[in-house]
Amino acid sequence: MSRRCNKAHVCAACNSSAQHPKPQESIPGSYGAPFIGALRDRLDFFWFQGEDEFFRKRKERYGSTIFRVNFVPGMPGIALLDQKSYLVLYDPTKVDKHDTFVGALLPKTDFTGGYRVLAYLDPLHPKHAILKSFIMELIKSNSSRILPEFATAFSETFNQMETALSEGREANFSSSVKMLVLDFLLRAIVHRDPRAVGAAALGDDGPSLLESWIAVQFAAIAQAGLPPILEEIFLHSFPLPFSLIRANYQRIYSFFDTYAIEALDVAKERFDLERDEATHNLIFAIGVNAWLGLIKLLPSIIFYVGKNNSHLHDKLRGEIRAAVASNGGRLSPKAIESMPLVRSTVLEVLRLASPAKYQYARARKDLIIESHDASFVVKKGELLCGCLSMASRDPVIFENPDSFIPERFEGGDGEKLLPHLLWSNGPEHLHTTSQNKQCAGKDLVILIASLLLAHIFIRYDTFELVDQPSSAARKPPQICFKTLQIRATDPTSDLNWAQRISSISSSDQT
Ligand code: HEM
Ligand SMILES: CCCCC[C@@H](/C=C/C=C\CCCCCCCC(=O)O)OO
Repeated sequence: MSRRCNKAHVCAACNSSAQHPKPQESIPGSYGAPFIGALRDRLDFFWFQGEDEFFRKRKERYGSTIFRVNFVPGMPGIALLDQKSYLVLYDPTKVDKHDTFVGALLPKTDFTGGYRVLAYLDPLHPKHAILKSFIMELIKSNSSRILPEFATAFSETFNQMETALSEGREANFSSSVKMLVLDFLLRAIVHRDPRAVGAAALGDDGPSLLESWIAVQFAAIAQAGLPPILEEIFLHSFPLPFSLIRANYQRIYSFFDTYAIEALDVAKERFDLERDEATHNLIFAIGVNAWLGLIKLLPSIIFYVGKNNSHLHDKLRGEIRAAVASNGGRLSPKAIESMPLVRSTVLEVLRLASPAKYQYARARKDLIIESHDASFVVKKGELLCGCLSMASRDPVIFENPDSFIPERFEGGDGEKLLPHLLWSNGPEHLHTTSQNKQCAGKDLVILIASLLLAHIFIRYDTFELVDQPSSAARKPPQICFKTLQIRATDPTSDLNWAQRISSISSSDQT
């Protein structure tokens, strides 16, 4: 339930039609002295304060959710931390998305075959609609493969997790998810298993090839977990050359060029895209847009559900197994649609832990932007920088904004909050089109995250996670399973799971 504002202004959140406040003289905050200011902010962001404190401290200091600050690696921008001002980023008449995928950072097109790929194009660019429609078509035309290919990749991964636990080894989902997601995406969309024997096979190297290509391409904003001085000098100070990973990218390229036959035929026949440009766009869409987002989201799903175990596990297990049982014992699309708590849990994790934490755009003309209690003039060309984790915790919109409430998006009150869920670069209740910049995989992401939870609670009664060591503050947290409790008995199935497991182990003795 969004709480009513009590300030005199026009507010998208509470729809009051009071008078717009007069624009204030200037936006608070500053960029500091040339070079020094940007270096200071970068060191605060990466080392002295960390991302969250970096923005919270400045919000308090300026008494405003809109202020000027240098964004990493060193670009002066206007931070937007509230749900009202954030919406300007989605208005193509007000903002220009050209080359703002990662703010003012613009990796050389060497990393993408000499092309500026879809994610960097403004919707007014002649190629945007064609390339977006191509990716959306690939997702749609492969919809029948999503459930079976995810089921296969899931069971391969969790067989490994169970084996690791039985042998007393670490069951690290944060690392095994990288192969799970890549296997799933390549089998479902490229129609080729990366490990299938062939001249251009990736074998087990897919995740590391992608990681090296991404880390060098986005080094300026990456947090590799190196000692601060090394990270600052070698990663954040100057762009790393494509030549460092040319060979790796060539292997990725030849895999797609050799095996993505149907996908590239669609590019040519349906969208008249030249093969080379289609291939580089397909690699970026699968490798950065899809894979990088999902390998961050899926461990977050496990983390939030895992740390809130028993009661939530019982409710999820009950909902999932009832939905499967009432759909002939199959995890069908219809079964997925009758799991409201699963969907709400996924949306709540996307609110609290969206993998894409910043959305950028430039003012297309002089603008007035408004927060819940102030308005400011922005000059044409200025960089607007949405801080999604702050806007997703806007206390004007969300009750207990910092709390994980899996039921938050359930029922009528939950539906009312969908316009305020912004993880996909657009409000959740709107749809991706070839004319906007909303995520092409928006619906696919929610389906995949829902499938992860469904398969977990079909196969297991519950699970526990290894506690996070506080020391690893700077590196991304490693989500590891402590226990995976295999489903004990299943009165509805013709086979008692415990009997099945004991029969397998007794046959081992013979
Ligand atoms: C959890 C995973 C994901 C998250 C958090 C995510 C989020 C986003 C965001 C925030 C944008 C806009 C970036 C910008 O322009 O500022 C975006 C764009 C895009 N996403 Fe995703 N995404 C995810 C998964 C996927 C998947 C599975 C696909 C499927 C191929 C996909 C395809 C795309 C494409 C093609 C674009 C560019 C759209 C355009 O430029 O109009 N994403 N995504
Ligand atoms: C990082 C989450 C990726 C989500 C994919 C999504 C949109 C992404 C928008 C901007 C992120 C650009 C990539 C940053 C890489 C950071 C390097 C690292 O930290 O290793 O496109 O769908």
